Amino acid sequence: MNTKKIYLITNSNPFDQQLKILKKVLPLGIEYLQYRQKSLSWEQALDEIHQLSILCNLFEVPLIINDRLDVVTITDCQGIHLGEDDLPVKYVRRIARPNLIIGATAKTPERAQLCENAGADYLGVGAFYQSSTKCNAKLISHETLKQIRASVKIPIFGIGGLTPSNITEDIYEHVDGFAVSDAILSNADPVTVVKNFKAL
Ligand SMILES: Cc1ncc(COP(=O)(O)OP(=O)(O)O)c(N)n1
Ligand SMILES: Cc1ncsc1CCOP(=O)(O)O
Ligand SMILES: [Mg+2]
Repeated sequence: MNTKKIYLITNSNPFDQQLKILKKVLPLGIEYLQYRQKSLSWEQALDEIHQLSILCNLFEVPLIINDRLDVVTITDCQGIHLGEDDLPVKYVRRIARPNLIIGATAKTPERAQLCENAGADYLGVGAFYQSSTKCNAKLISHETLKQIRASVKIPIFGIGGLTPSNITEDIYEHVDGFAVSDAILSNADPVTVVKNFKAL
């Protein structure tokens, strides 16, 4: 039986289009929803987060904000995702409200261990394939994934251009779930895609 989790990440498609999809797929069992938005005004972003938090609360899906601790502090969300260029996990854990979910990007075993020791709840590891959502994402090898898996206990979400048909045995074996944006949010039949991920 497949026990892999699905971590959905918003993209730059029209927000209303994404909302329609989210209403269909969040009830299917999504582990986390991440709001990832690099270019909107504060006003628009806060409005979108407000809409997402209502939906996430309804389906009991934790809402994670990418990058921005300031946004986390003023919105109704459950977590933050921090990359290598973002605030260090150690400091965010120290000042964050209790139980805030903290995720971190790791592309090396050293960084994976550092983040785990600093109190990260999960890791995002990739990219495995070219991604249209993050065009400049650096690819990592299966060997690096194996080393990261061996170096930490916290859950690992594989990321980067993942679809139900390109998950290799190596990826499948070494991750706890799949972090996905385009394959679900840009597909005409997102419900089938989620079901296909779950059927792997
Ligand atoms: C689940 C997950 N994993 C990795 C990332 C990438 O984060 P980061 O390296 O900070 O890059 P940006 O997403 O900020 O461009 C992620 N967002 N989520
Ligand atoms: C945020 C991020 N970091 C590495 S790849 C990526 C984007 C993931 O989206 P997609 O599933 O569309 O490749
Ligand atoms: Mg980031």
